[in-house]
Amino acid sequence: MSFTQTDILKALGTVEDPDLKRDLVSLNMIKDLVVSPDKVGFTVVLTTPACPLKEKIRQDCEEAVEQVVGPEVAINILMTSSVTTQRDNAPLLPGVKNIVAIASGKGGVGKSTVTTNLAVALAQAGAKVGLIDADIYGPSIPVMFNCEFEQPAVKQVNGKNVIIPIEHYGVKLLSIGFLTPPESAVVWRGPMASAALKQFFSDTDWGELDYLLIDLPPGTSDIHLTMVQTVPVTGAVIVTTPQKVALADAHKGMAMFRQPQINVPILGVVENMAYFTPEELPDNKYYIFGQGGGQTLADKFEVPLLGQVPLVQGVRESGDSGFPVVMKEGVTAGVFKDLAETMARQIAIRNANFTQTQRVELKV
Ligand SMILES: Nc1ncnc2c1ncn2[C@@H]1O[C@H](COP(=O)(O)OP(=O)(O)OP(=O)(O)O)[C@@H](O)[C@H]1O
Repeated sequence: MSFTQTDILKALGTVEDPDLKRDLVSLNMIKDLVVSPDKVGFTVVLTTPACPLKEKIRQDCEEAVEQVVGPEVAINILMTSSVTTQRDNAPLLPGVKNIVAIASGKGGVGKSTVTTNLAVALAQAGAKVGLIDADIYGPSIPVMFNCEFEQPAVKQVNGKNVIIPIEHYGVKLLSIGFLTPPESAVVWRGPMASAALKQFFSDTDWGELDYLLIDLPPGTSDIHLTMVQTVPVTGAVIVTTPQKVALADAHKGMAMFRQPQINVPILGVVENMAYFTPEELPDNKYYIFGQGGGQTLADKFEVPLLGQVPLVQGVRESGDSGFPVVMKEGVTAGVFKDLAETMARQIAIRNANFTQTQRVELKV
């Protein structure tokens, strides 16, 4: 059977990215196509290393090509990834492909826990990840990453001081907590915290990143405004528990991101503490904070429910010991890995379908 590069591309043009609902050829995901009489080889460039559909896409490609070349010809497919972005030519942080705000309405719903485990899960999948802990009221990221007594280094670049983030578990980190001694109860005023956050964006050597996650303070604050005025944000993830009070506050937080003058796309809702599970009986689920609230909230804003994280003793213990639960074997680690994949997919969908978020201009 004879075939050409054009035949192979035509075959691959029938394979769809299930999320982006377009074929791999027009999405420019096929690279390095080599065709010889007994061999076909090419690379599929996925939109994220945390792609749960990797195996399905590979199989679909193989089947489509085999229909053209027959079973005797060897098909070599290399699966790689290049995270997509809408931040090309951004004046600030041009090396950062996606900036993702992690927000909640109410405090204590597990926003920092979710951010920590998402960041580590993305790094484990092979992504380049950064994390800014902007939670002035309780910067808990240094504890959760077991680096509360470390200080970021500063270097001089062209006569200017540049902060070097701390790196733990494959994640580059900066926290407002690094600026205050752990034991001292420093009360940060809004303007001080806003100035610190601006420095984290403008005077920090983040290098190349696929995802920069920002752990925001609960509710709506000056910090939120500083963020959207300083950098265009790719999207926001809202963390809530299923309790009525938490959902009501999450609703307000989501409405803020949707305000025309803010206009940050909401990537989805994470329902944390969705149900209690005793570690020794993982199939038993007790909906102690109520059931279905996260889904209802997501439906109301027509965004996906990205995942449900159980209330498990190990999550709290891992947070306190500075060894994120996603790094351990087990059901809960799997939940966070799935969550990271789902979020990465939503970012890819957002980048394929929407234009760049605009930085918010302050109107005076
Ligand atoms: N799924 C869970 N299972 C068990 N414990 C959890 C879970 N999620 C969070 N926790 C625990 O709940 C407490 C609050 O979590 P966390 O600090 O992440 O919340 P937060 O929303 O970031 O709080 P803040 O109001 O400080 O922003 C922590 O002790 C954490 O370990």
